[in-house]
Amino acid sequence: MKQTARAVAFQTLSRVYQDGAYTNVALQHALSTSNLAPRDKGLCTELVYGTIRRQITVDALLQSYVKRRLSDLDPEVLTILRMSVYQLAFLARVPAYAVIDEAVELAKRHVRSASGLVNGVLRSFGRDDLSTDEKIDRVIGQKRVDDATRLGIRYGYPTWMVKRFVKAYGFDRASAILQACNEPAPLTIRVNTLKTSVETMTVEMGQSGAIEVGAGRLSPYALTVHSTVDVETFEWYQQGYGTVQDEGAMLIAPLLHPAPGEHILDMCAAPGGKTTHIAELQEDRGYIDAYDVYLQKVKTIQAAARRLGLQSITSRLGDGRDLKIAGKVYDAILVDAPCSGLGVMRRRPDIRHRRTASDITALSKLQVELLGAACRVVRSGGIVVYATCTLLPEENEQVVQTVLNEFAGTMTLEDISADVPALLRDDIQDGLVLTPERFGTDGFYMARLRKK
Ligand SMILES: C[S@@+](CC[C@H](N)C(=O)[O-])C[C@H]1O[C@@H](n2cnc3c(N)ncnc32)[C@H](O)[C@@H]1O
Repeated sequence: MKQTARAVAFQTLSRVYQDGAYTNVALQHALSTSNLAPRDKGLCTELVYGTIRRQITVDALLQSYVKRRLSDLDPEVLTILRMSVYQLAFLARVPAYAVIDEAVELAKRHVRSASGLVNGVLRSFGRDDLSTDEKIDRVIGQKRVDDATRLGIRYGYPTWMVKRFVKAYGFDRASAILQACNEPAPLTIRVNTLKTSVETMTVEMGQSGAIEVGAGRLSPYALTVHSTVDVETFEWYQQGYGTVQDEGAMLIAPLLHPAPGEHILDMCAAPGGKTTHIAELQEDRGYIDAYDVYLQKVKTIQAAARRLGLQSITSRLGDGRDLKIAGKVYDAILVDAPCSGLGVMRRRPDIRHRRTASDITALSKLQVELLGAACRVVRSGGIVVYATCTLLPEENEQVVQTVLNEFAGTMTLEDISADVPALLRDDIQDGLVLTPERFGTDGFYMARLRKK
């Protein structure tokens, strides 16, 4: 049977909704085993990510065209409807007849008895002349709900999460951040300055014509890729000339001021994005112990170091809270802590459905323990950088404050304004919070502590 982008998207979404698979993993598997043309792979990715990203909005819209509760529908029918309403509502370039015809075909193939329902619902959705915004306004207007729930329905987030963002940033900024988390994320490369330079890479890529790049806005190591390509298939990538990394993440390793000869501990290191950056900044002439608590993940650090040709990284298995490092003295430690990931929802849209409020509490406890352990083992005068890819103060400023209280008189919070581009200085307050609506980066928090 000929594969289509929609059929592969349907299979992928079914794995996510019915088997609990991670969206990015399920999609990567589906695409790599499909025979879709590159253009169709793009459409399939858009359908899967978009449906997951907009699920809360789509469900609210869909419910007004379906008499039964959505949870009472056959799961495969619900998946077909969600995917199709997403396209009708949010993908203006896709013709409605193509969406409806293929949805009916999918229904016939998977739940024959429901093809009439699918056809009827989608046709009434398509016949409704209102714009998507007007439809959303109508649905929201019919519900007696608070402002956070309205915002959640409009942009596709659970109410508890919206409330946390509103509490942290105020309504307008929270709204801007949540909208930005629905935008596609740019592809950026951190250039391996031990092998080449940003300037050389820019010129060479321009000459090759295969890939269009531009300089980054925030990091001197960044190249923004403007073409739709899989950079990992390029020879220069396989030979270690660069690493795919969000530009915001490139600001973290430099906060350690890594210098050749220093002993550095990267406590939560896999897959090694920041470990390898530290090694590059040390010209590969330092001593980096890169730990992770999962063996499989430790291997990803080794693979990254190997590809980039870095010798100074030793990857190790261990729980950062309890490292067997008696006698070791570290000049600097990076705690890039496990977190809720609410700053990377552009790349991992299912995070909004998977995370719960109680995860935040459990994670902040773990983060305090990890940061506390780092403060214990760093040398006097040494640096501890704490970073996350999330945006809630409970996992960021409050973790740092708790640890500063615990180590009162020993650890101090440093001003990092001299370490970040002038553009970002206004975003510093008890550390730097980078939010996606400001400069198009993922969301990050970073702070530097120093031991007296
Ligand atoms: C945010 S990720 C690190 C990303 C990495 N620094 C990079 O830039 O590529 C957090 C990592 O912490 C690891 N981790 C979770 N709990 C840990 C613990 N108790 N000790 C050490 N690592 C832990 C996770 O497996 C995960 O790989």
